[in-house]
Amino acid sequence: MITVRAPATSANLGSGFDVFGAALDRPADVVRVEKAHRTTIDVTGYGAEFIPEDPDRNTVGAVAEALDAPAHIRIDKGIRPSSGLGSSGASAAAAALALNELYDRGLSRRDLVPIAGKGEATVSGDVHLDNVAPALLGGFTVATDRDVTVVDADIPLVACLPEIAVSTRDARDVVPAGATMEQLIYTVGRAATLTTGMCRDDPRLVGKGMHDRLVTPARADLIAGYDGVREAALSAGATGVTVSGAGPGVLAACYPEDRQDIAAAMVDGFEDAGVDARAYQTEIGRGATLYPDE
Ligand SMILES: Nc1ncnc2c1ncn2[C@@H]1O[C@H](COP(=O)(O)OP(=O)(O)O)[C@@H](O)[C@H]1O
Ligand SMILES: N[C@@H](CCOP(=O)(O)O)C(=O)O
Repeated sequence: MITVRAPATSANLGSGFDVFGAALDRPADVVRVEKAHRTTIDVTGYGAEFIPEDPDRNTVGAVAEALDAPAHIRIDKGIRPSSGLGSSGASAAAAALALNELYDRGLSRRDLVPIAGKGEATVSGDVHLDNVAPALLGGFTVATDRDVTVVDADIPLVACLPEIAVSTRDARDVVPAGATMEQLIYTVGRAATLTTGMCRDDPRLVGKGMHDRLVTPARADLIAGYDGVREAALSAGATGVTVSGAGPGVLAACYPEDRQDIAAAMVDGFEDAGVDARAYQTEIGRGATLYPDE
């Protein structure tokens, strides 16, 4: 049996829609695989009741098919589905790494990114690699149509998850179809600022670069209490706040000494809007971990 732990990820980081992603130190999914004649899936853990075990509808099914690697796949969810924390992508990334090892396919982690992306596409409607790339490779990732660049950044983060669900497929429908030149210039400036901050391990620049006037405002409307939570996090010291992935998770960048206060302020902010929430005090972390022959 092969076991893989794949981390939660936060995609977009405001200014990098469908391109930027970051591996979070926690939470994570754990996937175990054993060879079988046909693929079967068992799901347990956080939000398991909302996740199909049919291989055609679970992100790991498409991965097993792409690798021609039928298996009994057990998924222990540490990442709630429809969270904006890359829950569906984490399972797909973990399955890709585990099945590659189980069947000795010899593919690199980079080779596995588009294969895990096929799993993501089954639930979100189209391929976006900004969750599976950091889940496999770790760090801050820039995923383009050509390749993936990785920066092993050291940035403290808070990911706050409210008890509401937003499906990535639905949240992609509210993304504006086009942008003005002014919006384009603004976004490029912020994205470059964020990337510079990641390369310098500078939470101030990362936070500044998380601001976005295009995709995030449309999605914020789907998250009850978002504006209050954002203000509360900034008042508690966050250097930047944005929607995590497609939401409803909210991501804050910060200095380490402010992380605890920001986490409490974000949970209180959701509570003020009548929404229960939990906050993960985390940081940019490593990619999926393989535990062979357990
Ligand atoms: N292995 C899986 N883990 C999580 N969600 C899955 C999985 N397989 C299929 N899904 C479905 O994908 C959807 C959640 O994915 P998505 O909307 O992209 O949110 P998230 O941000 O949590 O990845 C839910 O409808 C869920 O049932
Ligand atoms: N770029 C995608 C990322 C979706 O992330 P998720 O964690 O919500 O699945 C998008 O913004 O649609």
